[in-house]
Amino acid sequence: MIDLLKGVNLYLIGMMGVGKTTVGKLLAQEVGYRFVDTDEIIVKAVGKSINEIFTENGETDFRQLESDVLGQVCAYTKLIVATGGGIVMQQQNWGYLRHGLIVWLDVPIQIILERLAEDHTRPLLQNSDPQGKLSSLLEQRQHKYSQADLHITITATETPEEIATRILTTIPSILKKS
Ligand SMILES: Nc1ncnc2c1ncn2[C@@H]1O[C@H](COP(=O)(O)OP(=O)(O)OP(=O)(O)O)[C@@H](O)[C@H]1O
Ligand SMILES: O=C(O)C1=C[C@@H](O)[C@@H](O)[C@H](O)C1
Ligand SMILES: [Mg+2]
Repeated sequence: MIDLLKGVNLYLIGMMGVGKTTVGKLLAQEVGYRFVDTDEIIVKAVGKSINEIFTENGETDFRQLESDVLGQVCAYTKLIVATGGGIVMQQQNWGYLRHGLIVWLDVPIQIILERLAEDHTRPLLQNSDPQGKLSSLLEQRQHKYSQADLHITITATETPEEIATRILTTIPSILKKS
């Protein structure tokens, strides 16, 4: 696999809670790449949590930081990159993502809600109607996510390990197409 990829980065995109960070770490181990997470880089660089950045700096600032980080990350090779769920909304970011292979992790909203029910680290879901918020975000983003090179539809029972394996077994077919 590592020979086939020739150092090309993998970018994981998809809604919050689909498992980009979790699956990304496993992929990095399997492929022998480094793992980076744009959310984690921003948190370290700013010295605040994502919630604090949204509350104190605002989402617009966060989106600018996200683009800056992605622009820097894509200069490197041999990376598995977990991105933030909203990274697809800025056209400029697609120029960076297209440096590598883009994998969309697609999980039904009901499963995301169950996974994140006790998790308060996603600022966009800290309101009285997280289901409505997720639905409207997905509606705005779906056509962007669908521009990924690879679409992985995930079921309720599929483990992160199984998802990582499925991604790695599917990659050769998309590399042949390009
Ligand atoms: N396949 C899976 N099965 C069950 N739980 C999972 C699976 N993948 C991820 N999770 C759990 O779902 C939660 C969210 O996963 P994760 O943080 O990897 O999502 P993310 O896509 O990186 O979200 P964000 O965009 O907010 O960073 C975590 O608690 C993780 O352990
Ligand atoms: O879907 C989103 O807009 C977000 C997802 C997370 O990865 C973080 O980037 C942040 O919570 C915003
Ligand atoms: Mg993440």
